Amino acid sequence: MIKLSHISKEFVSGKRTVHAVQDVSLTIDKGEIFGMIGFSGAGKSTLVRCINLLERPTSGKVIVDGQDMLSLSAKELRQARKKIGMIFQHFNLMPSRTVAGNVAYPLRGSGLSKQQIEEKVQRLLDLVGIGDKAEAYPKQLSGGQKQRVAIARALANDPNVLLCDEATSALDPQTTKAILQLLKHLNETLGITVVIITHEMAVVKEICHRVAVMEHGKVVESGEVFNIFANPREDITKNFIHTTSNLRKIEDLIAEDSPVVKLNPGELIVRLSYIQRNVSEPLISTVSRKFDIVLNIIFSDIAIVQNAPIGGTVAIISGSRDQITQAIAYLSEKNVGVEVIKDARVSE
Ligand SMILES: Nc1ncnc2c1ncn2[C@@H]1O[C@H](COP(=O)(O)OP(=O)(O)OP(=O)(O)O)[C@@H](O)[C@H]1O
Repeated sequence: MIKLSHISKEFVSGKRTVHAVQDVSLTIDKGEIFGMIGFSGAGKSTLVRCINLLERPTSGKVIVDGQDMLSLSAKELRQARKKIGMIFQHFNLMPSRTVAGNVAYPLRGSGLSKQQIEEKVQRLLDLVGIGDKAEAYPKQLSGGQKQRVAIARALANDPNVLLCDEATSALDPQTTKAILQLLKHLNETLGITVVIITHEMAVVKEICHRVAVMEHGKVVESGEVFNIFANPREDITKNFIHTTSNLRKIEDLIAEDSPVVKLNPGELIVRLSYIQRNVSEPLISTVSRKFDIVLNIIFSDIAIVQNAPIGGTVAIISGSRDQITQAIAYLSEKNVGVEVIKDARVSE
């Protein structure tokens, strides 16, 4: 669907050259939700803008829907861009036009009659959940509603691709969730390919199928979201993942000598992480029964990513030394990551 090959983009300002994107190759499949994550300045926006040639790459090849974008004439490019919708962090609505006027704007010159445009605009507004706002002006809307207008506008020409540049970064967490659910719904019902730029791993976790992690203009890691969460390779990826999980808080609690992590002799604290898709057994209750040990959960953080549980549990284990050893071996066998965080067995 989208194939970027050896894309580089340099910006020259005065004597300085910024290598915003450096030799990036990646393929985004038809109908998937693809995330691009990285810190500010990593080159995400520049790379995504190379897809619709809002930025022309300095070198490389861009294929969208089988078309070599860089070989198109100006007219052909205008046509191709109609099939690539885009939304932005600050919505970019026209303040002097009504909601309906904003959504109708890309349909001028489309050959549709005034009535057909009106009907289409209303259908789009209904689709994004603001069917009653057609006559409102952008300033009368909340951030979430404005982004819905922007999405409706981006869908006006029935695009195959929707590029989302930090589309939820200006929204509160609840509104972010609602907009992400809307994007997911559009992906599922219209089959539209969605590319999401974000600096929040929570966004990736919520709706993306695959993700590419960018740093200094390069893609340093990419893959299925579940696999990236389960086995991140790069430090930057690990850092992004830790921001979405509270399982690291245990180290802070230990450093603070919190009463929650006080152990009796023979006990230990473990962090259990789900690192494979097939963890469906009720493992905690199984091990506690099978090995006659007690697992006292301090906290848990389990999310469903791509229909499989990911995350883990931090727990205090008590029981006989042998049983604990066997229980840990059993969990490892079942592909649960086991890290011993604090161990009071040595004093036995
Ligand atoms: N038009 C431009 N002229 C000069 N430099 C630019 C231009 N656009 C981007 N850059 C530079 O390219 C680099 C990558 O920027 P880009 O906006 O792609 O990063 P990003 O990962 O999307 O960051 P952010 O999330 O802050 O938008 C940065 O160093 C930026 O300053």
